[in-house]
Amino acid sequence: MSYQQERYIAELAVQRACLLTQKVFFEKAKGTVSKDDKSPVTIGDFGAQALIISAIRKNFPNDEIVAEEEASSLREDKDLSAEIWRLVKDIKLDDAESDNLLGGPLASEQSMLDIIDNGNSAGGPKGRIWALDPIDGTKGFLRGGQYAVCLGLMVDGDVKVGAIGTPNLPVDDAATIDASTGAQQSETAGNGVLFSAVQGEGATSRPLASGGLTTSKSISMRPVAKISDAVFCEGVEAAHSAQGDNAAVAERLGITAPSVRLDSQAKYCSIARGAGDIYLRLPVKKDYQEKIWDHAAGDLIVREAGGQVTDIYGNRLDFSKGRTLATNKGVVASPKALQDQVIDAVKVVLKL
Ligand SMILES: Nc1ncnc2c1ncn2[C@@H]1O[C@H](COP(=O)(O)O)[C@@H](OP(=O)(O)O)[C@H]1O
Ligand SMILES: [Mg+2]
Repeated sequence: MSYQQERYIAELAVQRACLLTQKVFFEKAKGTVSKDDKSPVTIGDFGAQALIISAIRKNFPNDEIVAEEEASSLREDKDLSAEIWRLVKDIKLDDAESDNLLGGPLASEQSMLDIIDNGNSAGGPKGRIWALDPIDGTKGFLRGGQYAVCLGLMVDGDVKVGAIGTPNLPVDDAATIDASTGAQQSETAGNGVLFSAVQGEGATSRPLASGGLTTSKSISMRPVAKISDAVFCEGVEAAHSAQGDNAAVAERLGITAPSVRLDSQAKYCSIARGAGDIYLRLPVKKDYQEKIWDHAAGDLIVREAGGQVTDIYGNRLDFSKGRTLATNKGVVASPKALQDQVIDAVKVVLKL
């Protein structure tokens, strides 16, 4: 079965949610609140989750959803809830036909809260389950750097569809990303990309601002002749991946170029289109279980672009274990032909 309809809806739902996050950023985060104020993230996260779940409910009413947020704290904070509803109720895609496909606006503030709680599935190995991260890379979002709205569909534990909106990545697939200028603003012309993939049917990108699948271009990882020429990506947050170990792996592979640091699943998207080659996420805490919404869409997009995605032991990520990747540790992604070499280096560095 082909999942083009699911991809189409996922793209539009992500696109609409990105509009909300951008509005929140420009109203709330940019210059007007202190770095310690987490409210832009809260507002963007809840609002984007409500918008995306309502689109899934309208089109695929029987599917389950594993999403990062739940609304109990919001039900107790009436001001915050009203603030989110003010933004959510007015967000529309420019194209009315596409907006109708998503089911139009939510009926009320109460239905928004109820819809947010539809993301409470336990996940697991059976059935159709969506994995949603409404704002991945919350730290990047606050900094005006990279963040991503991420949605994947798993069927019987296997990721079939992935869509990721990255409002602050350059549209141009050939654009190289300069680690030192990670903070690209979405108001700059030329930023905002929507990546997607269907299992067995390849990965694509299109400008986030455009509508429909007709403008999508196929993307693929860059061929790397010599592994020492590869560029590796890692997270900005030292608490989320062990940057010292990442660097030691790169050194073992003969890589001398500095890492490109990006928040969020923008890392998966970047290597999938050849802006970087290897993504290393070596664990900081031994007992941390990665969340499925942090990886489902990116895992498929990279594999459909010609890459391989595994944990530090070389095992594929297993999305059938519930809300977390309970049987995996860390993440290593690279072009298929290089993966064994990279895993060998990881095993030496981590003494596995
Ligand atoms: N100790 C840890 N190890 C790995 N990932 C962690 C972590 N603590 C939090 N995270 C996850 O790392 C994600 C961000 O990844 P990155 O650092 O690559 O941008 C966060 O997503 P959110 O930003 O959606 O909360 C969060 O789920
Ligand atoms: Mg996340």
